[in-house]
Amino acid sequence: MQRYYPIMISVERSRCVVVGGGAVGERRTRGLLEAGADVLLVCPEIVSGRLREWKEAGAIRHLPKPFSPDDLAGAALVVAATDSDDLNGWICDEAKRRGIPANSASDGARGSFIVPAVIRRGGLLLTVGTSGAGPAWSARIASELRARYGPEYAELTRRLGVVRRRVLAEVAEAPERRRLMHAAVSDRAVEAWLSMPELPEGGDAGRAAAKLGECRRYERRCESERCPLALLRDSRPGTRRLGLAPEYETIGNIVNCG
Ligand SMILES: C[C@@]1(CC(=O)O)c2cc3[nH]c(cc4nc(cc5[nH]c(cc(n2)[C@H]1CCC(=O)O)[C@@](C)(CC(=O)O)[C@@H]5CCC(=O)O)C(CC(=O)O)=C4CCC(=O)O)c(CCC(=O)O)c3CC(=O)O
Ligand SMILES: NC(=O)C1=CN([C@@H]2O[C@H](COP(=O)(O)OP(=O)(O)OC[C@H]3O[C@@H](n4cnc5c(N)ncnc54)[C@H](O)[C@@H]3O)[C@@H](O)[C@H]2O)C=CC1
Repeated sequence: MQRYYPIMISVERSRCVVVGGGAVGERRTRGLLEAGADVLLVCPEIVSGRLREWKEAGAIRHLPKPFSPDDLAGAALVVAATDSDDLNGWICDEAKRRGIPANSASDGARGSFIVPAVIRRGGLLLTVGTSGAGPAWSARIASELRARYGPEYAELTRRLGVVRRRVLAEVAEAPERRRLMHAAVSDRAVEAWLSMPELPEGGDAGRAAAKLGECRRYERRCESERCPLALLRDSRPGTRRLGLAPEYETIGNIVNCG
């Protein structure tokens, strides 16, 4: 069995060529659109109704003709999803010769990458692959993950990103940041992030000036809405610092808020 190395590739605003307009071409196009790609569909006939809708809505562009290697100009990535195994293989060879990553829907090993089953929850991406052994097995395991990690994980992931940006900006020592971020994903903290109202974004630009105000906001939130991020009293009189509230984990010396 082929061995693979998983990566998450950015295709935002990049030209991605999908060859073949059937059910598989539709699935690949959907995934690419979700990642912000500029999709060029190449096929004499669009079979999928959804692909026709996307074309009519201007979400994708379509070249209504058989594939030719010229279609790869400027492509960041290509998917070969025609109903001909040989043609898909040739498309992959032509792409690889030009240094363009290629996927064959009919023979994974002919391309340079295969496509996993994906659960997208905002920034959280869960992906499942079997190295080609059994895509239906990937799909089944993905459906179990879909039930376990519901839509709320999108917002939760965004909030943890906000917390992490603040911690990166405001906590000087790496071991302390690491400890804090592990505490911030404990069961209890996760439950609290989910049940909280909006978490304010902390900016590092102008942070020094805004720090006092932001910290005051947190203090209010912590008291009334049980945000795990808390202002902790410092041993020095009149000083406070940002950390996780004691019931989550007390972390000292994180930031002085004056
Ligand atoms: C190698 C790979 C290459 C690639 O496409 O990148 C590949 C190849 C092939 N698939 C085939 C068939 C099916 N593929 C699916 C479904 C999915 N296939 C996907 C990926 C991959 N498929 C790559 C391996 C990834 C891995 O290891 O998991 C998923 C995960 C992602 C996606 O496509 O978006 C998506 C599930 C997404 C979801 O539901 O969440 C189903 C299920 C169904 O249709 O109900 C069937 C029918 C059942 C069956 O055959 O198992 C055939 C035979 C075609 C024929 O019979 O002619 C080939 C060719 C071959 O294996 O030779
Ligand atoms: N990877 C996967 O998950 C799966 C892969 N497959 C494989 O994917 C292939 C495609 O499946 P479907 O989407 O159902 O196919 P389909 O038969 O619905 O569509 C084929 C498309 O290829 C286009 N096409 C044919 N010759 C072309 C050419 N010379 N240039 C450009 N486009 C051309 C057709 O116009 C059509 O739009 C299947 O043959 C099968 O081998 C099938 C199921 C799942």
